[in-house]
Amino acid sequence: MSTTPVIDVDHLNLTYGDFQAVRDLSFQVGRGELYALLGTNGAGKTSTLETVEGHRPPSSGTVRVFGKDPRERAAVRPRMGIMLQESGFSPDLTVRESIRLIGSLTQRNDNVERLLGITDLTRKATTRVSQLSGGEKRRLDFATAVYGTPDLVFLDEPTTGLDIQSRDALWNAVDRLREDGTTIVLTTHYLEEAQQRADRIGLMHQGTLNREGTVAELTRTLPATIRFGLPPHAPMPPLQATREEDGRFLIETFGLQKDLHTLLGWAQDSAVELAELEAGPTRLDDVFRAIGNA
Ligand SMILES: Nc1ncnc2c1ncn2[C@@H]1O[C@H](COP(=O)(O)OP(=O)(O)OP(=O)(O)O)[C@@H](O)[C@H]1O
Repeated sequence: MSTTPVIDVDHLNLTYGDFQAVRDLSFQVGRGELYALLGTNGAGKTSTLETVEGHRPPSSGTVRVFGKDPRERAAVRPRMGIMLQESGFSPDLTVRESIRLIGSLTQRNDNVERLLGITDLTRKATTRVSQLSGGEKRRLDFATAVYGTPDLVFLDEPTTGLDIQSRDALWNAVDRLREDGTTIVLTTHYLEEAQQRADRIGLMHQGTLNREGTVAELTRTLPATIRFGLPPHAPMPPLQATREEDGRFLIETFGLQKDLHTLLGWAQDSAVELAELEAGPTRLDDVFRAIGNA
């Protein structure tokens, strides 16, 4: 396997007039990875991806895709599929015509009926784009992005507006692409999806990569939580509480299993019933909140 990253962003800076939207950003995405670029609103994700997709020149720094400048369209674009937030379909074309037309521009080969099938648009094949629902348009967007199984696919908020069946179908199709070795770059505000799907996550905030790593690496930086309530006049539990209010306790810990064991053993021995006990590892949401509040 080649060791050249599919995407290599090195000390990228992007400015709009006096405003620096992206500052000194570096990250790499390897072949076959699903990399989620997440961030707070206005963090610079779209600006960064527009540069990686070859639509915007860096103000300084370098961006390489398949080892090339992405503005070399002829070399890079045929290997890429892009699902944008705003689709640019012609409203008068039918679904089938749209896939065929956009597909023909990719210089890749595919079967239009296959794409209609995986996106559950077969019954809408002769419907004009102007008559599609929001979710159906998103699925059409996806069909055109994955036409011909590109080596690299950008999915920008791919599941916004999709019902649960359509979401599952989309992720199944993404899994098939990954089996073929396709590299995926995902942006989404659905953190749960990123947590489930991404091999690695880059968290952007105010133009820089605030944190990067696997979900386990990112969540390891924050404590897990145990929450419970105690009845009036119960003895105090044997753990240091981070917060206690009206008999409700919050314990933050980097040793979840050990502390939970201690707490449950104490409750059993003291015949104390823990009310509404909840214990869980740190979620990506917590990491996200921490960067927003920092
Ligand atoms: N054409 C432009 N001219 C001036 N400022 C811009 C322009 N495009 C984006 N910006 C600013 O650059 C910053 C980064 O914007 P960008 O769209 O890249 O963020 P984002 O991370 O994609 O945000 P969101 O999650 O809200 O979509 C924002 O502060 C935005 O207002």
